[in-house]
Amino acid sequence: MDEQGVKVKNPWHRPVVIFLAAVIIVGIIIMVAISVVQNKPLHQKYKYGIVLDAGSSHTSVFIYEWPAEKENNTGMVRQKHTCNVQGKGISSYSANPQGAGASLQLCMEEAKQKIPAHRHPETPVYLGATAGMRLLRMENEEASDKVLDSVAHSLKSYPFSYQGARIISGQEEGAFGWITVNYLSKNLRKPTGTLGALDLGGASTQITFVPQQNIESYDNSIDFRLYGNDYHLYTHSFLCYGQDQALKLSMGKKLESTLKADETDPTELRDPCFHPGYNFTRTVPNVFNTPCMKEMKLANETFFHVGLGNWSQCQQSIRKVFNTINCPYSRCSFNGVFQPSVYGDFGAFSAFFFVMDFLNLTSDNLATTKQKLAAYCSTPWKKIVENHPNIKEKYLSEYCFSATYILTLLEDGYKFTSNNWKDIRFIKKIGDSDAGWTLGYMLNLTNMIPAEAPDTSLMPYGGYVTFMFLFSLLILVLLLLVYFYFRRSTRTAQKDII
Ligand SMILES: O=P(O)(O)OP(=O)(O)OP(=O)(O)OC[C@H]1O[C@@H](n2cnc3c(O)ncnc32)[C@H](O)[C@@H]1O
Ligand SMILES: [Ca+2]
Repeated sequence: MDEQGVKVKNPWHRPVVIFLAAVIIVGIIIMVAISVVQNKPLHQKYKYGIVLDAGSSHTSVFIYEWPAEKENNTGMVRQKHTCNVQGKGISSYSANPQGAGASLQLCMEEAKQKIPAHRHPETPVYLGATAGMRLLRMENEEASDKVLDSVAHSLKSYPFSYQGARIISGQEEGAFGWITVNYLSKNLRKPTGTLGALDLGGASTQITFVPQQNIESYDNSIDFRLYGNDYHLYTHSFLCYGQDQALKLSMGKKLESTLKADETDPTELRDPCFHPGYNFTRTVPNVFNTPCMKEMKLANETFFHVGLGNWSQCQQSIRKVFNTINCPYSRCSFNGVFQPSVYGDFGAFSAFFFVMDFLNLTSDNLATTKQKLAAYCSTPWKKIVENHPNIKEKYLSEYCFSATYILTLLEDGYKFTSNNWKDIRFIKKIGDSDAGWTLGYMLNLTNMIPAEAPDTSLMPYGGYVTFMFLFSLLILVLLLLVYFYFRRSTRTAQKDII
């Protein structure tokens, strides 16, 4: 047959092949475009921030890190490192302010090591001081200014971007604690409820939550707009009701009542909140060296602090530090402070966690918690020390008092009941990060929580993977189809030739 007479059809010229080829090319372009948008940038760059929590009992340095491109997304900031400053809190340096700044050196040197050097100049560093410094300012403003100057001077000597050292207010402390726990729990962009925050420090305690009732006092109300949602928060900080100050208040009241009963100076303070067999010599000024109480002058400078180990008597004595008589609102917690009914789940951190975790009381109901605590408080001091040789004696001796104080504060003070006791979660960390006010403080000061919801990536990661997989499968099928079609056409053409 004459070859010229046969028209060999080029299969690439068939409309169906052209169509399939076009689909494949468009598909590849879409896949490349999506992976570029989804994975931008390919190399994660991290940014850092440092917050110093200058608490009444001690100072901690927190280093946070977050991917530079995703700083406005909830839950992206995580705690990279913490360092506990040696010694007591900065308010204890009132007689030696230089010591306050010097105390930060080791932890700040550590921060220099932990953060890549090229990021140092852009890394903000903030210091927030809480109740210990609020009390010092009340007692001696000049001394508190000197301590703040000293820590500011010290922080400025590091290569970071110094952003200030100040005493934060109780409202800020409560509100930023709430932001931290809800940011870390990724509650802020979801329609689900939020987590209330309970913080028990050494010198103050905070309660913050979204209430169902109206907030009757202006001072206790805070409004936020975060990621496009409005939050109307109740918050209160009780100065002098952290566990160290509450112990002083309670001992001061007992010394007063012993004095009244005996009409002679007490040489012995019989305390139901300490274990039987506990006997410690204390000085009177050591109890009254706080602006939280009126000073009581006693002829004796020292007294014996003797333990009785009686939980119910201990609770009776602690109730005396809460004034529940006067309430100028429809309802109060204590000391005439307005509080709506507690509502929703709560995260209870700092000393709430340290104490309840040590005593294994984080997951019992209220009745069992009381029973276990009563048994613990009546355990002889000698046995307690034998059982826990590695725990600091100061902490060990005070767990019975502290846990009884926690129960009384939560039940009589904040009005939790046996029904909603299970809504309190005693927590230290959420993920890698500590619960506390510092993260919320930094997020706020760096504007990392926008008022309106930021743009998100094109689709969630799971959706992206599924999409790419199915699309690749489709393209493979189309390629096979083209291949077989091409082969069949060629064979037909060859047969035609033969
Ligand atoms: O918030 P403020 O009131 O300024 O105080 P703070 O920030 O220094 O308070 P913390 O939460 O660090 O600690 C609260 C209390 O818990 C105590 N504490 C810390 N670690 C503890 C542990 O392991 N066991 C028992 N108590 C602990 C500490 O001495 C304080 O009295
Ligand atoms: Ca604190």
